[in-house]
Amino acid sequence: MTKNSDTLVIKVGGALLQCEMGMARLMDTAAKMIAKGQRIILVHGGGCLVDEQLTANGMKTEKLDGLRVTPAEQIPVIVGALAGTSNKVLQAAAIKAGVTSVGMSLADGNIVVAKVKDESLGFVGEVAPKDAMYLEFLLSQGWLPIVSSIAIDESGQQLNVNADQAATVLAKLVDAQLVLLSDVSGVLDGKGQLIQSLNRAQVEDLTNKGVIEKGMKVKVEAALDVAELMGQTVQVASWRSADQLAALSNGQSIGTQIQPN
Ligand SMILES: Nc1ncnc2c1ncn2[C@@H]1O[C@H](COP(=O)(O)OP(=O)(O)O)[C@@H](O)[C@H]1O
Ligand SMILES: CC(=O)N[C@@H](CCC(=O)OP(=O)(O)O)C(=O)O
Repeated sequence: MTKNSDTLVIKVGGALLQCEMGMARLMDTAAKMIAKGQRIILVHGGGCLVDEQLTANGMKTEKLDGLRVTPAEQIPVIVGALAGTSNKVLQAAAIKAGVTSVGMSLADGNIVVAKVKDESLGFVGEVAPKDAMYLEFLLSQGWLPIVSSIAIDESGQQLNVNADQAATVLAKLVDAQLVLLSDVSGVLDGKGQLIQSLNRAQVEDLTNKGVIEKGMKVKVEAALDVAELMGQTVQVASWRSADQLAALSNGQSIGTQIQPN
């Protein structure tokens, strides 16, 4: 069941930011959809850029179950890479495609409430929907909000949020359809073949077998959370294929369908 919503949250993984052609295609697709009246929120990661910047600053990268352990001294580098460089690289691609965008983070306009997720991960954030007014305003103007996954908690602490989880929260906030675009065609089976459709029981089986792991495990769990809570299919697909982006703009299902049951 694909949700018949006039709002679409598209999340793109960080590898897109290193592919000019991919960004240009995505923004052209977004421009066409917005011209037809589709409201779009773009949420982005930037994990590979963070890795590069940490290395350049002589810092180590450590991940636990797909989430980056975020010690205090890494926060300025991570915030700079995600809310700074990644966000502006995407805005530049939007402007080039003639799309009016607003570059922002989870800390803007009271959209979410944030807290530390788990002390053992350091300054990793967990967010929940708060107030949709700011995003609704941007969407009502026909603008494209481009949102990085940096949040700030009530004590003023900057937090690093996984971008798939950020996207799920914004989809819940504005009651939107959710599409998670990565550098793979969808969820792949043990032989590297695309899986058309998955529900929770199938995901658990593949996770236990080690077929779904790391970033994909976080992504699929985030997708299941929205699918089950909102009773809608969430798509996990690729930004690499122009076909998929064209299908997306025609409202077709692409990649792997994560099912509510
Ligand atoms: N079963 C699977 N199918 C596809 N990708 C998988 C699978 N298990 C693990 N992965 C890994 O997950 C990655 C996608 O997650 P992630 O790196 O977090 O992407 P993004 O940055 O696009 O959010 C793939 O590039 C792949 O290396
Ligand atoms: C807590 C956590 O893991 N944060 C992520 C945020 C960026 C992200 O999610 O980027 P991708 O979508 O490109 O993977 C990180 O630091 O890499």
